[in-house]
Amino acid sequence: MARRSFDDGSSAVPPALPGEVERVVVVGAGIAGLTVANALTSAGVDCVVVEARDRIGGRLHTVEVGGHVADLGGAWIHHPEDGNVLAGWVDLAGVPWIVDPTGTRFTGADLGEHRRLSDAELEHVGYGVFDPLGQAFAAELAAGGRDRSVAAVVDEYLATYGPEDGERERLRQLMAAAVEQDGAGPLDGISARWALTEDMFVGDVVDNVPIGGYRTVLAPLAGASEVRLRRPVRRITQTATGVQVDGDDWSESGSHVVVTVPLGVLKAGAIAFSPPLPAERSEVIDRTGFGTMEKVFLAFEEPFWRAADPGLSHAVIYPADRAQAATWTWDFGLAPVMMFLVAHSAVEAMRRDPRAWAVEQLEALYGGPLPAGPVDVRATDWAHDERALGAYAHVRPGESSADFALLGEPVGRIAFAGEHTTVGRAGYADGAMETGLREAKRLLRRGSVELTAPDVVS
Ligand SMILES: Cc1cc2nc3c(=O)[nH]c(=O)nc-3n(C[C@H](O)[C@H](O)[C@H](O)COP(=O)(O)OP(=O)(O)OC[C@H]3O[C@@H](n4cnc5c(N)ncnc54)[C@H](O)[C@@H]3O)c2cc1C
Repeated sequence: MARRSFDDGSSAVPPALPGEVERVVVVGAGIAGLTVANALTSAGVDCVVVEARDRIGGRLHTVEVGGHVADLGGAWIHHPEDGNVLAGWVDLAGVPWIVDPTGTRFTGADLGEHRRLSDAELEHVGYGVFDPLGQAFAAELAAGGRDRSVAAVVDEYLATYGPEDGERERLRQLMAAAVEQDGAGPLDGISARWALTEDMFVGDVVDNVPIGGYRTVLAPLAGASEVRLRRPVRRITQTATGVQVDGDDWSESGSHVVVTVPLGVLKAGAIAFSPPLPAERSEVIDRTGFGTMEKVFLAFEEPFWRAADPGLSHAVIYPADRAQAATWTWDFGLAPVMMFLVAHSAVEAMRRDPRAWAVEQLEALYGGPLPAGPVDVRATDWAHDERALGAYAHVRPGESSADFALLGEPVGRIAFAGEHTTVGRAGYADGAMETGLREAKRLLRRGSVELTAPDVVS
């Protein structure tokens, strides 16, 4: 066993919950719930995890497509530097990983013009495109400007000093792709203050990828914890002395409960709280954004595109319908699998026929019919997955990222964790893990907690 101390980015002890901590019920076996359970179990506190699905991991879900590893949810460990707790865990657990090898080289194709794009036409590709926009908008806010949607800010920017027509439309599609993918929502439904000045387009983007997929990260995290699968929680009842967590034909009681279900599940009211959550909490749940982002995977016998042009491993593809965001493709070089990231506004078109949709894009990049068809195809549908009902959280125009902190505030003996309960790293797997550490600290009344990893089997 390997053990190490972790905190959530702060050594402060969060305010304690009422009552002695005797037995904790954790609702949800995603990375947030498994982190709480690992820390409590490591500290010798009685704890059980109840999970609705027949597997652990939640929105981190590794499957096989064509016999190769594919992560249907999170795939990257984003920003692994600077004390990222997930990178620390991967290190402790001995999980093999690589730096995303796609680097800065891109190719691109325009489906409207049926052609590959030149390097000059692709020169706007990259997060650097947001720098002037973010700076201008920050200055506008500082001067008393109000928050708007990213769409409003981007359209104003492009109208005043965007490039020529065709290029302008592509630049908008590219910006939509970046914001919609990172925020999981529509361009006109995401706060510009949050997206452009606070969230993802700040700092360099460096990403790691676990070689065997996220399951190699989560299996050791579940470790020695007691996890009960196929236990959808319907009701959480809080009394003066404890909590009761009920499913249809089972029940767990404890001194405290940690709720880690996705915001989409809370919005849908899938869990009844007794007494009901305070009205202010229900309002925050309602107003916080939670939209979609999907993926399509094509698996082939051979990665023929690498020999044709290594740049094809990483591309940006512009749909003919300019209202749709661009698609990004990724090939980590680990398997003959091409991954397509489908932003909010492109999801509907993809859904009609994911295979034909993805093949058309790859053909446009390849410059003609593919030498062989895919041997397997997989498209996600997080939006309709009843245990997620979306991809991850964002801030809507005019709202505040402080709402994420409110969503993480306890209500009596009920604590809350999950990617939607952190201000700094909302939406990210490491952010979700940090919230699990925060709630473990709260329950254990410590400034840091220990996580335990089983011995690495080589
Ligand atoms: C397509 C996609 C791509 C992503 N890419 C990345 C990435 O590359 N890097 C990154 O850092 N993040 C990424 N993310 C985000 C990341 O996956 C999440 O932030 C993280 O997994 C959330 O963890 P969590 O524990 O908060 O929630 P979850 O993983 O959703 O865990 C919550 C658990 O609660 C369970 N549950 C739901 N309802 C009930 C109920 N009634 N009773 C009991 N259990 C219930 C769910 O089944 C689930 O297991 C991506 C997400 C998606 C969807």
